[in-house]
Amino acid sequence: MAGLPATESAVISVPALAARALRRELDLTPKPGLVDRANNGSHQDMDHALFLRSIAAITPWFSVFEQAGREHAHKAAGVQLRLLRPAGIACEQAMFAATGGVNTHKGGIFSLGLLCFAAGRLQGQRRPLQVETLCRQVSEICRGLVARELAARPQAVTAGERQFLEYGLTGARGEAEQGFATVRRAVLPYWHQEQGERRLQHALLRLMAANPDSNLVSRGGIAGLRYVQDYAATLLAVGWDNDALSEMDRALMARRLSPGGSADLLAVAYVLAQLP
Ligand SMILES: CC(C)(COP(=O)(O)OP(=O)(O)OC[C@H]1O[C@@H](n2cnc3c(N)ncnc32)[C@H](O[C@H]2O[C@H](COP(=O)(O)OP(=O)(O)OP(=O)(O)O)[C@@H](O)[C@H]2O)[C@@H]1O)[C@@H](O)C(=O)NCCC(=O)NCCS
Ligand SMILES: Nc1ncnc2[nH]cnc12
Repeated sequence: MAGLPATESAVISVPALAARALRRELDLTPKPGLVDRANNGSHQDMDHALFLRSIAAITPWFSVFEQAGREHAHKAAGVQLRLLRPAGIACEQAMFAATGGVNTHKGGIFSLGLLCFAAGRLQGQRRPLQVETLCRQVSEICRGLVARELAARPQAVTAGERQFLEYGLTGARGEAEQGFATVRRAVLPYWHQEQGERRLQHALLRLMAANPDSNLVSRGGIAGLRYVQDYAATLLAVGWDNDALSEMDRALMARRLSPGGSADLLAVAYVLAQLP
């Protein structure tokens, strides 16, 4: 912080920011197609209380990921994901235990977990914590991930794997391997255009307009993805308010469309926006 001696400057905790980001994303209302304080969006198996339990189960793991990044900071970037994955899978299991097997934050764990791990790696290397250095770190840790896990896999198991085979979409893996390029290009430059809740709603609209969200494709095909992208782009062009967002919420619920991937990237954007 400006003016404070280095020893007293606020130490930014990415794990704390990640936990706060999940809660801010959940509570943002109205939020088209997604669980919020008003309704469950396009979900039959999720509600606000379930997401709170999921966040409580996941939060302790963010510090574990950061600590792992510090511990392995001097090993090559290419081995980091193998070192991180067991903890990531254990965190997913904690989420499933808390939600009775419902997938609330699998993508959020992956994306925010990588940010926490990368922050620990920067600490271990005594390098500054900045948007640029952190996202480059994530990209280096995930280098080759799409080729190894999507292009090299003949049969598909998950939504993300199916969509790569069908449409070449790379989902959460591709976004991480590109150092959260969608967030850095489509959201962060516009972060301060709005204030308060509108800031996060604006960011979510920009993400829905730009992000090839694998959730939308798995629920509504490419047509479903295009519908949401075009709808969000139109609101950004003509202007929007809470009534317009509530109308979009009804439209997505009627089509069972849920931009869960964009919800995760909104949490990523919130974390990155707090960094220099
Ligand atoms: C690498 C993994 C993410 C592999 O998972 P998968 O093969 O499934 O990959 P994706 O489909 O690409 O992504 C999985 C989740 O990531 C979110 N997501 C989707 N698109 C994007 C995108 N373009 N950028 C970033 N993130 C994206 C999304 O997660 C959210 O939605 C889920 C809730 O929605 P819902 O529709 O309800 O989901 P389902 O229950 O599946 O459908 P229904 O049955 O309800 O219809 C929720 O997960 C949100 O977070 C995608 O779902 C990763 O899983 C992996 O390998 N994990 C192992 C652990 C690990 O490696 N950790 C390392 C760091 S700790
Ligand atoms: N608020 C939300 N509703 C539905 N899916 C989500 N994935 C992440 N956040 C979500």
